[in-house]
Amino acid sequence: MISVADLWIQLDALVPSPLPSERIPLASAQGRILRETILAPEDQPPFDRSAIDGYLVHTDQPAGLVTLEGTIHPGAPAPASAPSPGTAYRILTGSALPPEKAALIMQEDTKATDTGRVHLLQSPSTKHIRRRASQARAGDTLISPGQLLNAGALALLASVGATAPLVSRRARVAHLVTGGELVSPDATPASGQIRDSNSTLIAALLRDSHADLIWQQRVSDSRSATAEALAAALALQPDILLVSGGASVGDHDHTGALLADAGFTIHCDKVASRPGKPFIAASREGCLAFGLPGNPLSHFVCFHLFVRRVLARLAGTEPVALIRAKLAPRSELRPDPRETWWPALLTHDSVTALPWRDSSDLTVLARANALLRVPSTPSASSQVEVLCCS
Ligand SMILES: Nc1nc2c(c(=O)[nH]1)N[C@H]1C(S)=C(S)[C@@H](COP(=O)(O)OP(=O)(O)OC[C@H]3O[C@@H](n4cnc5c(N)ncnc54)[C@H](O)[C@@H]3O)O[C@H]1N2
Ligand code: MOO
Repeated sequence: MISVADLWIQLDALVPSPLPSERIPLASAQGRILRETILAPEDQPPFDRSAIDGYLVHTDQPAGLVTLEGTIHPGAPAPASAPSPGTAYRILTGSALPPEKAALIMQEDTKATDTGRVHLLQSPSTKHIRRRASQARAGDTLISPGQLLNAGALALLASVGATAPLVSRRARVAHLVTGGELVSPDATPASGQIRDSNSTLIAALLRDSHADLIWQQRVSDSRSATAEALAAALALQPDILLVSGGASVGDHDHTGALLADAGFTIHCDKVASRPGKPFIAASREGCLAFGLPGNPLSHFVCFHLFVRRVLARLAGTEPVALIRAKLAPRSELRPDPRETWWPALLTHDSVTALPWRDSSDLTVLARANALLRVPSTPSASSQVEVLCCS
């Protein structure tokens, strides 16, 4: 049985390059991965400007009385030169300043007189000038390819007029849910039936994973119905096909055989992970397929360990890295011959292993925000590896 770490290497090799890129409006680009270098089109800031409300004077101007010559409003062109000594302009935060010999004084350090003159109570200085190019020079790199477009990055793009960034296309994912025992969440299960929770789980997980769910269907366990639904999903040419349930060796477990019939190469059908052992990874031209074990906790683990990793690479970004955290006291971890990915709660200073019964136990998932890696051989260290989850 392949180890989790070895399967990561195999999966990485299956995604040698990201999906094609596309230009989209800035307003739709949140959460996308940038695929171009954004250069500063001009100096940032593009002109010297005031960081304060107060007065603009000549650098030779000492404290004392000056005559007010007018106001420079934000948005108005910069005056060609600084006022002559003995005179001043009223300026406001953001006002453009002359390129040379400008000095500023804060309003609080002055006193206006009735005669249109201003008393400067201190010496003016240049410390409140935001200098042209102090943040970046024209041509400097502002954002590099691979960057997630979060709110701050979007604002930076807006500030330089990059209103149609080149980003990775989102992966198109089809999800087939198998199981004769499953009914819709809004139905009342008859004896022996259960509600389908994996459809909701996968739809929610995909939203945060650079992917669009383009098709989702539930079918009974019959081989012909599953084959038919699989063909319908593949006809849409998804980048990723997910099949829930039917990954094990039971009489109704058809995922591996049907994927092979559809021309997929099966790369693995079991991985040494608890939960999540019966995990199928397969590929054919332009499509990767994953058979996820039906148990909801196994689903969650396999998605975070493997599917999310592939989706990150398809988007042109690095998979979420494991972090090291301090294990909270009283966390009782049961090692297993398979490496365990234990549902956990990560806080600012430690990680707590949450109690869970077995891989069908959904109660723990509402609280978990991480998976804690428990090696098959017990470790005495209080430092553990953790994968943050969405
Ligand atoms: N002989 C063996 N039997 C099993 C093995 C094994 O190695 N040898 N592995 C076990 C492990 S571990 C797991 S995990 C399961 C995985 O089985 P399948 O992928 O074939 O999944 P199913 O049998 O279809 O379902 C398992 C379990 O999950 C429930 N389920 C399925 N789909 C959903 C859904 N959409 N929403 C909520 N719950 C779902 C289903 O009712 C079953 O209880 O195989 C073991 N067996
Ligand atoms: O994946 Mo199974 O998850 O060990 O119950």
